[in-house]
Amino acid sequence: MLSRHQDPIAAIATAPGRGAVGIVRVSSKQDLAPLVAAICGRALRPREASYLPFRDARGDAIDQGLALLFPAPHSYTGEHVLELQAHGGPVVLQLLLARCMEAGAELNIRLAEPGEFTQRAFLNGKLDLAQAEAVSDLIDASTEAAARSASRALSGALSDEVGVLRDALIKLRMLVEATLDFPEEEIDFLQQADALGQLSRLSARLDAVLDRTRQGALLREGIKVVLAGQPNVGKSSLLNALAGAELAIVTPIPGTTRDKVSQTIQIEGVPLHISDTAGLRETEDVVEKIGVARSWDAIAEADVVLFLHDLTRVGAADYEAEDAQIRARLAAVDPARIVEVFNKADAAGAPAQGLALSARTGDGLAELRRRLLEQVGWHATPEGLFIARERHVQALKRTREHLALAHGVATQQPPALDLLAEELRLAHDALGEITGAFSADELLGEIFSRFCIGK
Ligand SMILES: Nc1nc2c(c(=O)[nH]1)N(C=O)[C@@H](CNc1ccc(C(=O)N[C@@H](CCC(=O)O)C(=O)O)cc1)CN2
Ligand SMILES: Nc1nc2c(ncn2[C@@H]2O[C@H](COP(=O)(O)OP(=O)(O)OP(=O)(O)O)[C@@H](O)[C@H]2O)c(=O)[nH]1
Ligand SMILES: [Mg+2]
Repeated sequence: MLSRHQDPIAAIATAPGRGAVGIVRVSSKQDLAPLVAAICGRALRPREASYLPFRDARGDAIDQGLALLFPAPHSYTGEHVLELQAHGGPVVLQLLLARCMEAGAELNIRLAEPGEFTQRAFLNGKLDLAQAEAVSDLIDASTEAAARSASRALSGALSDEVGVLRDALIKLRMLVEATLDFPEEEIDFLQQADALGQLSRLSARLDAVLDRTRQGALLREGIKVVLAGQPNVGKSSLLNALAGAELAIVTPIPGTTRDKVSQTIQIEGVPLHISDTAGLRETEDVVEKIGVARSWDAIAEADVVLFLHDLTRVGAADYEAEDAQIRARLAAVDPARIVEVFNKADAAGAPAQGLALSARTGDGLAELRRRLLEQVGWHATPEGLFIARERHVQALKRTREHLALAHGVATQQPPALDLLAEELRLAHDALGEITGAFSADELLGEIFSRFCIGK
């Protein structure tokens, strides 16, 4: 398995299809000079673009392009890297790739797996794991705010924050380990260095990083919002109003929507995955029944459920009875995830409580957007934010749990130093998962396999 990471690899680095320019690249621990000589007909000056024909085995030009050689370790992967920048036709690039494999037959070049160039950069210490993930997040970014914060994470913003925490933790661990080695002085040692104070400050700092990381994860993953409520309350109209497009069919007939209609919009750069669902009611209609069942599935998975009401019918006995039934079933959903919204404010008075709006006129939509962000705890301005993943949030939470346990141990008299040392070690391990200092092989495989080929 390890030896796979020693193989020279090659891939088309640019997106499939036609393009002005396309790049084939090779990364290898072994010298690429013979390969360069065969394809380019001469040696290349390091890190300098040379315009020349790329030749096949018979000496015929496949294309004229720019060749770039990055001798190890000064390359993206930290290995020797050769780039052939050709015209961006799929056939040209396939020919060039095949030519690289052929000319490098001695080296045993193989095709790179998705993410493998970036994985090499990680393995060779060019990027840590959080930065490598940011490469993929940058490529996948769907909003400008997400792209900018991915770029910040790629520059090491998250890694730096984690590094500060790690250094403080190491200092504390050294203190405790030293105390363990000199048991007769134990209490003094910890007290003199204010171990408890250090631990508290570390926890406070961790909480701040955790908060920023949560914001970063929101920016990357977005929020699942489901529009739910009785038929005809205006769910589809609200989806259309939020999306600014006629996506879902709107009619005065209750039971219009059956299939779930989803759309991703953004608010302040945060992606919102909004789903409009079938109106919730008891029905004999076979198709609508399936739609309603799917509505409940969507509700169960949502980060936020917008429970929509029709202000023109609020107070009517039959309408309230239906809402009561829905409410009873929504009791299974965490109340913190439910936002009650009163629609058709243009046609009726304001409700006693809750958020009033009109999908028809757009009144109240700005307030709804604000509430949605507030609901999921978004309070950041995207400036200064770094992109992050749920994986990072979980690792920080585990770090925090071990710090809390350590704090509990440290306040006992006398403190059980070996337990304290162990909790600090576990906290350190959990923190290390973020930058990949302590990451299991499976996790690494999982992370890099989600890249595109050639990255
Ligand atoms: N043509 C091309 N464009 C590209 C890339 C590439 O590989 N090729 N990249 C990648 O996919 C990104 C840039 N990333 C890179 C990162 C490091 C190095 C590099 O040569 N690093 C050396 C030298 C650094 C220096 O001169 O300061 C090093 O780290 O030692 C090159 C590209 C985006 N644009
Ligand atoms: N006056 C007024 N009418 C609205 C408003 N929003 C929706 N309507 C009307 O209410 C009716 C139902 O709207 P829809 O958006 O189809 O309602 P729905 O909740 O998706 O209904 P189902 O798909 O049947 O569950 C339509 O005639 C809309 O024009 C509003 O804000 N004000
Ligand atoms: Mg509808």
